[in-house]
Amino acid sequence: MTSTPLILASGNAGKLREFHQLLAPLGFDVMPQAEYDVPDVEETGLTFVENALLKAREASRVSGLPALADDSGLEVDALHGAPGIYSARFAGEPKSDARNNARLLEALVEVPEGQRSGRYWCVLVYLRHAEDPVPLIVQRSWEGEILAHPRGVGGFGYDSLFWLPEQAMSVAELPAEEKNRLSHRGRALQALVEALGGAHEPR
Ligand SMILES: O=c1nc[nH]c2c1ncn2[C@H]1C[C@H](O)[C@@H](COP(=O)(O)OP(=O)(O)OP(=O)(O)O)O1
Ligand SMILES: [Mg+2]
Repeated sequence: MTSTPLILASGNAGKLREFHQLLAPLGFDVMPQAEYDVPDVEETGLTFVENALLKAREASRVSGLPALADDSGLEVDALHGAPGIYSARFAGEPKSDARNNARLLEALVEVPEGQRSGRYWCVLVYLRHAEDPVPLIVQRSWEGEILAHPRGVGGFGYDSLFWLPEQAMSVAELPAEEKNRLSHRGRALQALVEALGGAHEPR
């Protein structure tokens, strides 16, 4: 069986690792957009969906291949939904997980345990080609609480501050396979692959 190559429209090493772990066993021939010199697009949308569409469209346009983009972020209730679509740039440019985490802790310093609920969102967009008028779109969330101090060294982004009450661990303490099974991204991708059903041929 020859699988259609698929461009992953992301420059985030943590996401790319998770996509690879999830898609390689399913026989997808996945390539990071850097292999096609796809530039990072400006994420000018006001929603995860819009930003994911911008990223997928650019990657597909430059590579001439089907593309999958992920726009994701953290929504914190005590911060009225911030950092949301601005999660990657929460502490300004250049993007830095360490500075984003420091800014999050700072913003929540007065917020007591029990009022630190939030969730990760992941929106996936799959385009068969750059002008695909029927993008396949899936969104999933993952509930948790924001810790007052980091725990664990796995994952990426805000994972060392994201507490899972049911697992009694931070995401950064969770084994990678467990994160992929439970996460916003892992579950969105499972749904997307089901929706694809192998029938999405490029045209
Ligand atoms: O599982 C996750 N574990 C921890 N943090 C996460 C996760 N999922 C998203 N996040 C955070 C990281 C980043 O601060 C933002 C995504 O921003 P987002 O624009 O989608 O990604 P990005 O700019 O890092 O790479 P790219 O746009 O090239 O895919 O949300
Ligand atoms: Mg981004």
